[in-house]
Amino acid sequence: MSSILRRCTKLTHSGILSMLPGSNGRSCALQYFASEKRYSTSSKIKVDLDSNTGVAIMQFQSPPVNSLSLDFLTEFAINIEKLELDRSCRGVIITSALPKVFSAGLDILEMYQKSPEHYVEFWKAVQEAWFKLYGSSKVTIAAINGNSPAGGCLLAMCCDYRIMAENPRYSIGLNETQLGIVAPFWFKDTMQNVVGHRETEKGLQLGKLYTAPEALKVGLVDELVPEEKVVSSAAEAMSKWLAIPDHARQLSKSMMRKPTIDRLLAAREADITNFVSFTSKDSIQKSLGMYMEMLKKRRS
Ligand SMILES: CCCCCCC/C=C/C(=O)SCCNC(=O)CCNC(=O)[C@H](O)C(C)(C)COP(=O)(O)OP(=O)(O)OC[C@H]1O[C@@H](n2cnc3c(N)ncnc32)[C@H](O)[C@@H]1OP(=O)(O)O
Repeated sequence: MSSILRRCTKLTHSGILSMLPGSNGRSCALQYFASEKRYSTSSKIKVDLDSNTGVAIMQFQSPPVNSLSLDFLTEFAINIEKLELDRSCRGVIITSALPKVFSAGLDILEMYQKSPEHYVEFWKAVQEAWFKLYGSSKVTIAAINGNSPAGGCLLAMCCDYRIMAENPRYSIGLNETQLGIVAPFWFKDTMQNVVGHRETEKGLQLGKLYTAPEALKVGLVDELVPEEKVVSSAAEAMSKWLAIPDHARQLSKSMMRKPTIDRLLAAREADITNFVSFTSKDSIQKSLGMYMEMLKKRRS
């Protein structure tokens, strides 16, 4: 991955690979693009795989806030699966192409005033995205360049390593209780595996959105770096992870994560039933409606 850095590239918010000042900028850019393979041309997620380094960069580009809609989650799971099956890919960096937001979490509109059949389909897509990312054998690094509440935090927590922009205005956490809803047990398990029991207990009950410095302090993220360096720092971290032989690292990862994955596998259907009955309650629908209203008011 240091070769990525040597190629003097950086990612800007527009999602365009642009040049850092270098002695030979033009040939530098050409070299980079020569080894890049476009994976996805879809509207919501862009994936580029560098065949020299084996590192894919996945950028969320679904305005206004990269919310995790059914379509987004489906596309996400397909992309992760495709990379999983690609032996030339060893690592994935996940980031956002939008300013100020990594992901706003699950798309609330998918859980609001829809049919039970829709809730089933949506929740299956949420589970599937989690299975694919949490169970990925690749090195996964989240380059968190903006706010990352709830489902956004879940995606970041599924990665092996998290680097966040040091901007104290950005926050991350499982804030579900603030919406009057409850994070399912596997969201909780994922957080617990990252920050431990006590912090998860506090974070979940309070629906706490940790500012970037707070997130670093409790270990919810591993590093804070200046915003413009989030992706290049992720590339640097990736080189360390890729220095370890894949088979040994992959078995270690699987050993750590398998019990958590097995837990949801065993309760998959019950979890869907639970989600549908919970979401369909009038009181929950009311809470979600009020929360959406609050978001709109805050904007105006
Ligand atoms: C019911 C059973 C539940 C079982 C468990 C379910 C587990 C749930 C997990 C979740 O992920 S729930 C979603 C939680 N997400 C949030 O609380 C984030 C809410 N959004 C924000 O805080 C902010 O939008 C932001 C991410 C900090 C970005 O702020 P910014 O000022 O840049 O943008 P806004 O003006 O607030 O938003 C723009 C636009 O987008 C809409 N929107 C924001 N978040 C969502 C969302 N998660 N889903 C759908 N839509 C969202 C927001 O309403 C604005 O819409 P318009 O006003 O432009 O129509």
